[in-house]
Amino acid sequence: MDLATVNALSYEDFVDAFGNVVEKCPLVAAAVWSKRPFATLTALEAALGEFIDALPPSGILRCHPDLAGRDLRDGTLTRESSEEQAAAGMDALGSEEASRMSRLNEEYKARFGFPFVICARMNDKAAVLRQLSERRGNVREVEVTRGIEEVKKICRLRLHTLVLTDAPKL
Ligand SMILES: NC(=O)N[C@H]1NC(=O)NC1=O
Repeated sequence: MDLATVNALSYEDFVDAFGNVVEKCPLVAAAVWSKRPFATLTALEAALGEFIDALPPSGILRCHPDLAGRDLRDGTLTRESSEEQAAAGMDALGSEEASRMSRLNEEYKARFGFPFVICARMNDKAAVLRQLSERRGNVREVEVTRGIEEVKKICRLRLHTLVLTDAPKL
């Protein structure tokens, strides 16, 4: 849809359309609806980013499913997450990769109290495993910040699949 259509959406339709731009946090879309009209897609993105920053970061991070975790195995991922995880090859790990992933994910969660979050569409499985291994050594404050940066990347890519960009047609 284009931006004019976005700006004309009712509250319910807006939350239906954008309720999962931040994984399982429809509150973000709900809060941002009252900020319309958005002059540009960048303005919508900025409003979402501002509200993300106003929420407790560990709460947002905890809404994310593990990469290659139980939800993937049980088929209970959201559509968006399922597509993203498949794009990074998380649905096609070899058995050694899968057990390494699972061990590192558990270690990360035990250390920080929230899951490891990374924008899967911008990484392949080797990069995901490398980042997970590296980032688990960070201090919590750094990981909270990194995780939220990744949430914003995921949000941006989800948004761009829903809304046509502002770029003028040549
Ligand atoms: N844990 C985690 O990073 N989850 C996610 N990343 C992503 O791109 N989609 C997700 O659901």
